[in-house]
Amino acid sequence: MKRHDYITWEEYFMGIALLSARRSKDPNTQVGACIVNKDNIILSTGYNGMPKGCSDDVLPWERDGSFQDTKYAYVCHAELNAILNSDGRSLADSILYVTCFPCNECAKAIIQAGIKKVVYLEDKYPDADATQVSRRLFKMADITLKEFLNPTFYSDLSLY
Ligand SMILES: O=c1[nH]c(=O)n([C@H]2C[C@H](O)[C@@H](COP(=O)(O)O)O2)cc1CO
Ligand SMILES: [Zn+2]
Repeated sequence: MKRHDYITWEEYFMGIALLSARRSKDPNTQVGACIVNKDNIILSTGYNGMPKGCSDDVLPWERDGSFQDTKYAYVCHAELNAILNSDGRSLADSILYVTCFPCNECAKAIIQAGIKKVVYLEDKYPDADATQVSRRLFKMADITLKEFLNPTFYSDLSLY
């Protein structure tokens, strides 16, 4: 008889997003993303990091200071990296699994890539302007938003 305690597709893909986040060098927030098509085939993964060829030993990881001296000026977000890492595959009608609620810049890229559903784990900055704008854009673009509700499942993969 087959086993019944296998993980669901959602647990599997969010698990891959969490594992991807473990690659991040960001000392404060590690974000991972996994893009999947309607047939449950993984199209791409990503995590937040400095652009290719731009040393993450040289660029700053600070949160505070003048813009040029903070990570915000340089870091590529996990969602954008996952979109750009898809190597020409169509992301139309795909699902994005991401460990953190997307910012407005990623929301624009998600919409333009044709992603139709976003499953997120943590809404870390719910009151931030970027989050409010994202929610507005996702609603207008008819993108389904779903909070992943069983993070304790990943106690051994936890980022927090
Ligand atoms: O959706 C996201 N995706 C993503 O990759 N990030 C990255 C950018 C930064 O490296 C880090 C956020 O850093 P902090 O929480 O210290 O402000 O997470 C941040 C967000 C949301 O803000
Ligand atoms: Zn973003």
